[in-house]
Amino acid sequence: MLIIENLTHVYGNGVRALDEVSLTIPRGMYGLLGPNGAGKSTLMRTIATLQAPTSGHIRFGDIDVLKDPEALRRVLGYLPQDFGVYPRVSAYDMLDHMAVLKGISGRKERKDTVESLLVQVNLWNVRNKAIAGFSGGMRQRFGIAQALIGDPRLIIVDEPTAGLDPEERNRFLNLLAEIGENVVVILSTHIVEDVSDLCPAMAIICDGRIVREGAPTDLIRQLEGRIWKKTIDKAELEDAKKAHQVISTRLLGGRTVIHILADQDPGQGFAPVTGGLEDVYFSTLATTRCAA
Ligand SMILES: Nc1ncnc2c1ncn2[C@@H]1O[C@H](COP(=O)(O)OP(=O)(O)OP(=O)(O)O)[C@@H](O)[C@H]1O
Repeated sequence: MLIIENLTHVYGNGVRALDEVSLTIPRGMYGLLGPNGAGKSTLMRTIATLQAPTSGHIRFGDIDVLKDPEALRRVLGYLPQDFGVYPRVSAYDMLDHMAVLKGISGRKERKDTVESLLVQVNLWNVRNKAIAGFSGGMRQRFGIAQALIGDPRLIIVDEPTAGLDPEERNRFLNLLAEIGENVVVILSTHIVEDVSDLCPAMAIICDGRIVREGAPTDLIRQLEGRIWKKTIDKAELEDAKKAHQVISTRLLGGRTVIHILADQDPGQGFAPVTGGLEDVYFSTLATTRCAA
């Protein structure tokens, strides 16, 4: 279990990227959902011991993460938002090199580790090709392979599906779900479906604060009877926004479908809808101070 208490991070320029964040993250897949600039990467990098917070505490099992970052690194697998450079070396050689860095010094053990990871992430057939030539999805699967070296007990993946096509996204998420059964996996994302498809527990972060937390099914249930839908012309949108708490708008066949949050039937042609996690997310952003 990962326990985060009152974590605050203020950057040198005065931006308060994390503001008293407290979270208890159990084993399994945990979704951290938030718009751009919410503080997700700052939180992920802080947990991964890549930057020290201004204040707060993080514990993982019996490890005091901020006091003993080395201990955390030994059990951590981290897939950053952006690797930056993609080398011209082969996937096999790169993984082998990273396994050395992770301390797997025995030749036989390393060979077994690297080979089984390449099979697990479905890159065995391209193991001798340069990573520089990989597609986005292949790079992300390589990223997961390197994060899994040494059987980590805490895995952090930062916005892993951005830019993947639907097939690669599915393949990647299925892989994560398989891994996520026995360890703590934190999936940071601004894509609602990534969380609704996979995570039994989640939090929404905005402006550096946790603004909602729980199981997606419970959060959806809390909205029961409060989400209403209507199809309007685009020209009517401004008036609708003035009259109602519009939480989402979507174009459909040239018209605009709006969802609003209302405790009672708003009439005017609105129909009740069964909310989804997207409604939870957008209503949370709309009713807290943060702007998506
Ligand atoms: N090194 C930095 N120096 C100053 N401000 C920073 C730095 N890194 C991030 N920030 C600011 O901190 C806030 C949180 O950024 P962060 O990257 O953690 O958000 P995020 O939720 O990961 O966003 P995105 O989805 O766009 O990656 C933003 O206002 C950002 O501009």
